[in-house]
Amino acid sequence: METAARTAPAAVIVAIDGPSGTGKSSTSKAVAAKLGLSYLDTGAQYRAITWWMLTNGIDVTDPVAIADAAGKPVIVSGTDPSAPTITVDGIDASGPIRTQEVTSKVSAVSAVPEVRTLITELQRSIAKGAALGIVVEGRDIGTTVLPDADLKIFLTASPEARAARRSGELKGADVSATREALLKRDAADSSRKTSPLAKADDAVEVDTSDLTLEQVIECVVTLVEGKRAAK
Ligand SMILES: Nc1ncnc2c1ncn2[C@@H]1O[C@H](COP(=O)(O)OP(=O)(O)OP(=O)(O)O)[C@@H](O)[C@H]1O
Ligand SMILES: Nc1ccn([C@H]2C[C@H](O)[C@@H](COP(=O)(O)O)O2)c(=O)n1
Repeated sequence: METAARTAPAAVIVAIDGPSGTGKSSTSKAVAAKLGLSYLDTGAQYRAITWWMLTNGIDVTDPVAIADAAGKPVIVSGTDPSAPTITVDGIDASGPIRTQEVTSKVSAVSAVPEVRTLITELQRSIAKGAALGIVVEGRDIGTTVLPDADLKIFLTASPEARAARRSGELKGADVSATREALLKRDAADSSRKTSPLAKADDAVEVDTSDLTLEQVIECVVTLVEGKRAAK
């Protein structure tokens, strides 16, 4: 008796962009895990190069010094959504990249064109190597890094919702100070000349302000499954 040949689902590339605290990481990781896809946190890569600059005495207020040093660190991202990793020159950087110092400097470092060129190349090569597909989250994935992605999502949420989420994470940090810090980083990321934070024309916008994380995940899973079925 003949059995029907099982074909693996076609690889699907998903770009998830949006401002800070809109739920990109939580959503992307969960969607990738549910659908058996790889996962890439591109913000972690910009944080990693920023951390390397800070620990190696590079003046992060000087774009020329940043550009000169940009090619030196070796950044490696692990793309398992259940245990994403990031190393710099072989050192686990997952903790240090989340410090307040890195958070306050990452917009300046990531605005330097030479940094963006190198990190964008790295991101494209990781996406190309993902056999079953990948969920890539960041600020310019749909517009610049992967303009041919199968699905582009742009997550938004009110500054109040985002600040409340982040303050909860930071164990009771002042909500209004957190809100101001988020808005400052968004303004810097949106106004830089090279590849700013922006919604791609063909992205689906999802306002997560009044949705639970589970609702956002379900919404994106449904959209990805629709794209997969159509391939
Ligand atoms: N829809 C939601 N409802 C409530 N909380 C949420 C929702 N989505 C995400 N969160 C929570 O908000 C916080 C920020 O989420 P997350 O880190 O995924 O955002 P992000 O967009 O990746 O932020 P950043 O760009 O700064 O890394 C997390 O604590 C997460 O659990
Ligand atoms: N594709 C990307 C991803 C991130 N950045 C920069 C701008 C962010 O403020 C910073 C940290 O990102 P987060 O960890 O908060 O997601 O990295 C970027 O320029 N492009």
